[in-house]
Amino acid sequence: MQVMTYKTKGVIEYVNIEESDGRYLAEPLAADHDIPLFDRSPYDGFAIKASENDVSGVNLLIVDEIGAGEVSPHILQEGEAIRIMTGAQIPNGADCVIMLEDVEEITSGGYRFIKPKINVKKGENISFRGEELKSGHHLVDNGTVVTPGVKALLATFGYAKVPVVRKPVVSIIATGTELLDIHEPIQPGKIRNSNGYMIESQVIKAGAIPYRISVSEDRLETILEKVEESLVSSDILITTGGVSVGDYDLLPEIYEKLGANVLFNKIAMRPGSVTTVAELNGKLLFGLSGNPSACFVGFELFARPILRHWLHSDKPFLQQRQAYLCSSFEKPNTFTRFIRGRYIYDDGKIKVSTVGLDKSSTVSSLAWADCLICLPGGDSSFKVDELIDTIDLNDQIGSVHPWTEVK
Ligand SMILES: Nc1nc2c(c(=O)[nH]1)N[C@H]1C(S)=C(S)[C@@H](COP(=O)(O)OP(=O)(O)OC[C@H]3O[C@@H](n4cnc5c(N)ncnc54)[C@H](O)[C@@H]3O)O[C@H]1N2
Ligand code: MOO
Ligand SMILES: [Mg+2]
Repeated sequence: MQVMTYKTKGVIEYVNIEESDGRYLAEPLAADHDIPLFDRSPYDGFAIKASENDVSGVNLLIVDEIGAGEVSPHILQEGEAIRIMTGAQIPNGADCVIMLEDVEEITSGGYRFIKPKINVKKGENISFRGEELKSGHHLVDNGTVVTPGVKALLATFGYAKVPVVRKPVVSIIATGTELLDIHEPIQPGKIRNSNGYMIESQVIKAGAIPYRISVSEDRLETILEKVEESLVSSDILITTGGVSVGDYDLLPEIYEKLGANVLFNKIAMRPGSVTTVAELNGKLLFGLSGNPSACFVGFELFARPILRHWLHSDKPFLQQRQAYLCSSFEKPNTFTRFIRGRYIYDDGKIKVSTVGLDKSSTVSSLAWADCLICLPGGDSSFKVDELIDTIDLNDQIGSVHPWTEVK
């Protein structure tokens, strides 16, 4: 994919573990010690030495007692027992644990004994050193997002400071004289700027930082000024609107004035046929459509993979999965279509149905969609129950395959 030629990887920074949630690891993690670190008891009970003969019914003298975190100095001999709690280190000499429920406790002659009700074998009821992980074991790759489970590993291996990727800062400029600020009342011929907030949300979901949503009227000098300022203060620039062929579509002229290298300004897909991507001094400028659905699709297909690569993901693309169509599409279109859809899990089958009005200008379908139904351009029609490719919009695992590889 042409845009991916300009991908860059973000640099490392260290954050306190408390602030690491949702961040992307800049280094792979490996175990620097065994887990468990010592043989320990998985139960509350008694550590004993297994005998050739049955221990069941034999009195064993209680010589010590230890809770988790304590270590017994005693070297346990046959005929003895040490009361032990879950998580405590198995005492020297002991080779198995019998659960509290499986013994009778007896006091006799001022001494305390246990009388096992069952037999236990050597090694029984012990969590052995390294049984879960050996020192040096690879845990997770760089580019892995810090989830509660990953955070538990970070804590286990003492990462008070976590090496994460510095998030890319993304400037967002919404262009359009018709755009109202969110606080403004509706006025004739005007609309509220929904794309700015939508892109902000997409940027956050992708793991990046939205720098600022600014709005500009369709005036060359105003947009140019904002674009130039954004190029200084951010890593990536996303604009919405003004990329088509109308009198007030000024982005093409802006790229020219900046001397930017336009990678493409048209793509055979719908929505989003006007999606434009340019590059200036290694920074990418995404010129997304003003039409909400087209803007959304342009971001997911082109901007998101760049952000994910920055965050060290080796699977920067959204995963595709096949699903059975719930409705037919008779009209062929020369462009590849990305229809907003929703998965339905039905009797072990993944089906997909369309949501909302299938137009570039729709905004409501975006709130209801959890996938994009991919209908390749060409002559073929698509029938109900046909297996087709979809792009999962909520995927966090990622894929190595861009949508262009959709069959
Ligand atoms: N003669 C032609 N006209 C158009 C073509 C074409 O090929 N020839 N392409 C059409 C296609 S396809 C699309 S998509 C749009 C793309 O338009 P722009 O990217 O230039 O965007 P605008 O003209 O600025 O706005 C389009 C539409 O979107 C609304 N909009 C704009 N910004 C926002 C925002 N921040 N939040 C919500 N909605 C926004 C705007 O009011 C317009 O209705 O061009 C077609 N025309
Ligand atoms: O550029 Mo568009 O194809 O209607 O979204
Ligand atoms: Mg336009």
